[in-house]
Amino acid sequence: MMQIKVTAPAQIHTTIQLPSSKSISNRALIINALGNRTFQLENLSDCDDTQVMIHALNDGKNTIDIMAAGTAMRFLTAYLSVTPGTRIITGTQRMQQRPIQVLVNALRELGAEIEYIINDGYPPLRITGHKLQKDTISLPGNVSSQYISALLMIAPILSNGLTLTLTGEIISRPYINLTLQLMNDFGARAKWLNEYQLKVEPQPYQSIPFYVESDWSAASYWYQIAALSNKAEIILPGLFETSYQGDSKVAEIFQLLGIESIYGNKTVTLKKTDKITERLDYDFINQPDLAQTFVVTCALMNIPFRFSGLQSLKIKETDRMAALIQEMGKLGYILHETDDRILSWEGERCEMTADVAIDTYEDHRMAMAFAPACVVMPEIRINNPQVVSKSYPYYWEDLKKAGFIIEEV
Ligand SMILES: O=C(O)C1=C[C@@H](OP(=O)(O)O)[C@@H](O)[C@H](O)C1
Ligand SMILES: C=C(OP(=O)(O)O)C(=O)O
Repeated sequence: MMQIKVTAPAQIHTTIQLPSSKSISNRALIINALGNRTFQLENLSDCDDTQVMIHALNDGKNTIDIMAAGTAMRFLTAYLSVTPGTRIITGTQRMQQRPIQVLVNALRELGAEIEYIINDGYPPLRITGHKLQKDTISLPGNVSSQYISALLMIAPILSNGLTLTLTGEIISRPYINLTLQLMNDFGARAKWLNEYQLKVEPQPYQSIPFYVESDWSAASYWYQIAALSNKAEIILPGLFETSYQGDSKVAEIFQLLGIESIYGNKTVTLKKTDKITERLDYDFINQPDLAQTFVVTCALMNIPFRFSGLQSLKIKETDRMAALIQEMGKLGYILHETDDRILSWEGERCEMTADVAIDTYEDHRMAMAFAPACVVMPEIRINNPQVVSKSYPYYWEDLKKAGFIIEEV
């Protein structure tokens, strides 16, 4: 196992070129594959999750391994269901524990031919693609929005389009909106009919030049570094105030933690203010990927919190609720979990583990959210730091650029 020790500089003045959004990259790639494959996609992400998508779509292999990429697994399952040929789609051990039944059931109801190879409800899958006939479907919207995005993206090429009705509390809604936004940009006609129904017309995708913006979820770790530092000014090019990404909300929430976002010509500059909230209560139902960032930041800033809407964290790269409780415990913070969906901290402390090393559970966001802790500690050790490549391959290089010292131990 690899371990690194991370030490922070006294102050931070830096410009960081973030990775491109993997959510946008992976949508643009699927849409391109469903169109005539002539779109010019610029600035695609170089992260693992996008690389596996590019290989899946271009290599023509019968067995596709998407490793740990949830979006690739879900989007390709729908894509392969409408693409001639029989293929197996698989992923890491963890991917084989991340549920896909809601999507498979919906696709089967539309007429798709999909078999479970090992366990019912989970990858790997054997998929034989052909034309789908039905044009209306109802499915739960409270497990993963990626199932809904997957169905929406294939809908323009179905002969009668598709009307989707979502049941239960809809989670990660901004990601559904991101899908609609991209589909419409590429010439499709897709929209909400009301709070819980979506309609897509049978109208093919059109070719447009497309530039992928920087990743707002990745930006969250730089907001975190700025918030924990005594002195910091961080410039992030490639981010816009009006973004397609729901995680751009991070700017607003960090305002409560003393970080102001100043938007300039295709950049945002993070500056420190002294306006800091005494506690933070927030519902992360629409921004699940930001939860780890705020748990670590608030605790280390001594700001009690109650974060709700975290029910999807249990089925992500790891059970993120359990991982957060465990690793924050090592740092001396006692978190409480309620009803599988709330994490709270009211200031309760315990003794810090000697020689603490943070485990990352094959979860990029565990590594990226805990590393900034070294800003307020003498140092922090991170196990298996290479996990960051899932969404942000140059994370450690970027920290070095900002003056952090990273040593292999
Ligand atoms: O559609 C997407 O690009 C994503 C949707 C979210 O997943 P869920 O809908 O499963 O919450 C998010 O956590 C993931 O990182 C990316
Ligand atoms: C949950 C994530 O990704 P995915 O579900 O696409 O694997 C993530 O990047 O935090």
